[in-house]
Amino acid sequence: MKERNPWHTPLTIIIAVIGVIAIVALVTIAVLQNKPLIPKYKYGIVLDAGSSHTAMYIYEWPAEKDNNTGRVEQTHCCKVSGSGISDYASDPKLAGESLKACMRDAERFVPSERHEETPLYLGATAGMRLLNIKDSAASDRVFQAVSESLQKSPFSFQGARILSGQEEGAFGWVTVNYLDDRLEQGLETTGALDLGGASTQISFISDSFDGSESPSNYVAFRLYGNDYNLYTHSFLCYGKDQALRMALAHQTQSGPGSIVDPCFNNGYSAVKNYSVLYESPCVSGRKPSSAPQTFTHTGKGNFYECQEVVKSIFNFTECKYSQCSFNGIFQPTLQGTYGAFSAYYFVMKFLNLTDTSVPLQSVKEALARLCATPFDTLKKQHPEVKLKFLNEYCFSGTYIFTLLTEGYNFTSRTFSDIKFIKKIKGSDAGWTLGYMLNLTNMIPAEAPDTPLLPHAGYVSVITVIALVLFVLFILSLRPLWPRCSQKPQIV
Ligand SMILES: Nc1ccn([C@@H]2O[C@H](COP(=O)(O)OP(=O)(O)OP(=O)(O)O)[C@@H](O)[C@H]2O)c(=O)n1
Ligand SMILES: [Ca+2]
Repeated sequence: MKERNPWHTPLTIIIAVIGVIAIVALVTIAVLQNKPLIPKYKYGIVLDAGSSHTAMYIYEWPAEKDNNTGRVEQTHCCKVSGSGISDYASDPKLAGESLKACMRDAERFVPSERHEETPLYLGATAGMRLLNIKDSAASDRVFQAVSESLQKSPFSFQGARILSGQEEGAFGWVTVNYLDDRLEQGLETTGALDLGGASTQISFISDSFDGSESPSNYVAFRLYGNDYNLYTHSFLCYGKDQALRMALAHQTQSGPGSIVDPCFNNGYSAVKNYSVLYESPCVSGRKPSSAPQTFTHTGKGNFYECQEVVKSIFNFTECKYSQCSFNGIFQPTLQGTYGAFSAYYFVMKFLNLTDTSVPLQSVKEALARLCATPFDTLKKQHPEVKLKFLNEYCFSGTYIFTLLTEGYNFTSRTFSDIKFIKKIKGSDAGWTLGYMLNLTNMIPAEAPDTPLLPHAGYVSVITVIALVLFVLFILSLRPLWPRCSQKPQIV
């Protein structure tokens, strides 16, 4: 007689089927309930209206994760053609017009269902600060024109304004440390060095600095539950274009008519206009009274002499604090590593010196070689580089070298703590990301609550518990189990 399987009773089969269905349902619900939703992004747009040009950055982040760090990324960048908005003082409408092509670009990159809710900011830096000093009515007209143009875009325009030097420095620091995931994790932070066309910023945390010695250089943050006492300073006129003006202005003092400039390569020659040179507030008041209309600017290419010219635009002696960088500005002791971006990067990239830990001596030697190269040879060596930039690399390199060493007091030991960078994880280093994170409250003061378990761990635990419950349930039904049929006895 065939032995009957004791499990093949209708009751146990029903229990097993219900149990399996229950487990499948439980796990499915757990997975669906907790799995990250299909990526749906939100967007923010920032226009960086710099002194030399305007750039538009589009940022995106997962819609349901507004409050997490390292989540906002730059998805697109558009360089506005033409010059910075401060150069449109005499025809402000053109400043507004100039932004249109990039705004159309933004309409393509941000999905249309998100247009209306996407915040759009314009922040202007040192070019507009200078225009505001020179002619505040003209600066207002430029803002009026760009605002009218941006209001016509489908995005949620949040206004156009000048950032203070302090904001520019602090937001650059936030950007660098946010992208490096240093803020949420409470890691040691990186300082930020930004060199623009019209101003330059230095921002870092120094344990010796609590703001008391120089409150105007102090910015306090509480981010993800950590307190930061940031030192920051912006030197107006010490961006590389205005620094060049100051160096030229210094050299015209010795006698108008012509300048033989050690900061330009031998063979370089150009006729320049005095009134154009002196139109900036950085040099106004220094124009020689007997100056002719134009002067001839020729190069003689000598790094060491150039350094002397560059030094003349700094005041290294005046200091009413315990220690200063230059021009009587307090600076605490340098500390930690630094990310140097914008023109620092462009110039060091040209010199092939963006690798980490380049000894200061090698930078000096590279500059001495660059400045001593005849201009014709330099052009042949770099046919791909725009003349506008190529002309100035000897000056720019010498300026950067002097600013970092004599200005900020980097030594041959601490110089290797500087990394020359353009991007971090695909997003440009600069103040724009920090500015947007701040205005959208994307960085919380306190650390966000984190789930007890990661998603995969959560699903596994639920599954195991469900299985255990099921087995226990089956065991608890033991009394209902059919008795084992006795082996037929052969009598
Ligand atoms: N490939 C490039 C691009 C730009 N520059 C120069 O780098 C300087 C700084 O550029 P940027 O950081 O874009 O300055 P802005 O933001 O325009 O100026 P600011 O921040 O002072 O307002 C300018 O002199 C620009 O001509 C350069 O040498 N090489
Ligand atoms: Ca800038």
